[in-house]
Amino acid sequence: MTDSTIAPRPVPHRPGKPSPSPGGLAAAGLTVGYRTRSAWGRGARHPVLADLDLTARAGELTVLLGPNGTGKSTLLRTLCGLLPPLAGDVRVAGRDVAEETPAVLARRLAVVLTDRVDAGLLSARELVGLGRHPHTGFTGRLTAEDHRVVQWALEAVGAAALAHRPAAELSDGERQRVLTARALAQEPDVVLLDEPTAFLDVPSRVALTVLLRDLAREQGLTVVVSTHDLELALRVADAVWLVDRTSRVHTGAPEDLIVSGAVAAAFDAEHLAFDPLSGSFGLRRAARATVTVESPPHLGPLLERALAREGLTALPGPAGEEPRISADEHGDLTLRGDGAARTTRSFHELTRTVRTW
Ligand SMILES: Nc1ncnc2c1ncn2[C@@H]1O[C@H](COP(=O)(O)OP(=O)(O)OP(=O)(O)O)[C@@H](O)[C@H]1O
Repeated sequence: MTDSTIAPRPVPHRPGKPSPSPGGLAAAGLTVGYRTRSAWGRGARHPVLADLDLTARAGELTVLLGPNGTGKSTLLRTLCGLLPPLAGDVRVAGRDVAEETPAVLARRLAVVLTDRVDAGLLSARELVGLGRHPHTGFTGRLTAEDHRVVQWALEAVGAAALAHRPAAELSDGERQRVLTARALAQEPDVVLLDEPTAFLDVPSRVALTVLLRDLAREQGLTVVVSTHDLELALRVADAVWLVDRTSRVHTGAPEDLIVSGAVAAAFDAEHLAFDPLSGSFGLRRAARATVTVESPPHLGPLLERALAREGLTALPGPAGEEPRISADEHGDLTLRGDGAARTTRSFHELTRTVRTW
């Protein structure tokens, strides 16, 4: 993926609501985790992440990254008030989340979790309309203005065509989009989303992540998203909270965490290595030999990748040096070595030949 593929696109104009109050979301001295039930009292504390001081700024997309089981969902649930903190507090625009009534909190903060939603017989539009409840009167009836906001939210996430579909029949990715629209329809100052791109195809992942960043920038929203889409997050996010395997949380711009080595330390594994220069992950595999390559520029990286899979390091080298693989403009790939030559017509044929050469 290159940065040219993730340039901003215009967010549909949002009717009505003035810019949200500034201030973002801040956690101070926050310890998140669980309590075991006890017949005698509140039970023992089981901290997952301790003593966190975190800020997500208004107008920025903050991405929460970390390996499985490091506490991302636990942190998000605590930030939105669903799970009580074991210590410390969470503030939205300077006000303690724990002290807000649910009705007031729902106007400030929207959340999309990974839990399955029982949509009953609602259409996608009606499901998004539920996001307007903090703004409707006690009858819950939607005004023309509410309908406009619902339509805006559906369009913003590219789900307008799904509006009349029964929500229960949507695919995982379609439902994820509609639930994101419901959160936007709430017109909050802060939006927290737990793995919103988990079920989406690649173009939709990019589109939703860029949309969230653009909404943050253009509408002054505070957006915090957890994801396993590392490379995309590192390209698009304004700020990163990175939970490492020792439960330390590193914060900064993606480049700050790449330079400090925190990204590599958190995710490098037996078969995976982070390349700070390209900002992407590659397979780690011990090279068993080197091979000289000669190719047009557009085929060079692909040739290198295909050979790396076979345990070969591709190096440019002087003419005549063997073993050698030459790619030509037509995509023919010729192997030379041990006095023999063989031309293959696809990467698949090349890699199969290399394996038995
Ligand atoms: N209800 C619960 N009660 C007790 N412990 C829990 C509960 N839910 C999660 N945990 C534990 O808290 C830790 C963090 O889990 P959490 O789901 O927050 O991680 P995560 O980073 O979101 O993981 P993943 O990337 O796999 O979604 C894990 O050890 C998990 O087993």
